[in-house]
Amino acid sequence: MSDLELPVVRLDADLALPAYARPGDAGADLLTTVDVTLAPGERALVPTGIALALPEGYVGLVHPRSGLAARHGLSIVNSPGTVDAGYRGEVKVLLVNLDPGEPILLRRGDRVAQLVVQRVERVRFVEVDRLPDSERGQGGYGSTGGFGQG
Ligand SMILES: O=c1ccn([C@H]2C[C@H](O)[C@@H](COP(=O)(O)OP(=O)(O)OP(=O)(O)O)O2)c(=O)[nH]1
Ligand SMILES: [Mg+2]
Repeated sequence: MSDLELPVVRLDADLALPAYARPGDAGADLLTTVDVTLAPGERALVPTGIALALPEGYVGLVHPRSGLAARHGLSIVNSPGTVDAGYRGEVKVLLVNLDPGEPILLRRGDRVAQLVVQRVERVRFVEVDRLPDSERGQGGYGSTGGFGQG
């Protein structure tokens, strides 16, 4: 299967394009163009230096990187961030430091997040009086059980 070509403008000529670290990766790493220090609990909207033209019918999802999350508590407030196909502005990442005690220091060029490009369906919302029955019905939010119940 050949990769879909995705037009990208580099807003910061000195930094690399997003790239997949390994064959088969779903996420292409996104870089921060700025140095950032995040105190515990602090968030920052960080520029990545790229703008995209995703084809209609696709979405870009901005996901955290698990290594940085596990080691430092770096996450994304609105995870996963949604980059709409029609968006032509700079892709940004709303980073947050979830570590209770340690600041996180990010340097320009660090890979701070990853972009997953997916096909997405649009729907027509059709109002009805009654929904079709289902086995789950209105059960949710733990209706099937939680911890310690096997
Ligand atoms: O992590 C993100 C999330 C969003 N965006 C950009 C692309 C997206 O198309 C646009 C709007 O995002 P969203 O729809 O999540 O935000 P909103 O608060 O609903 O803003 P709007 O009213 O502009 O849709 O902001 C990013 O660059 N990174
Ligand atoms: Mg929106």
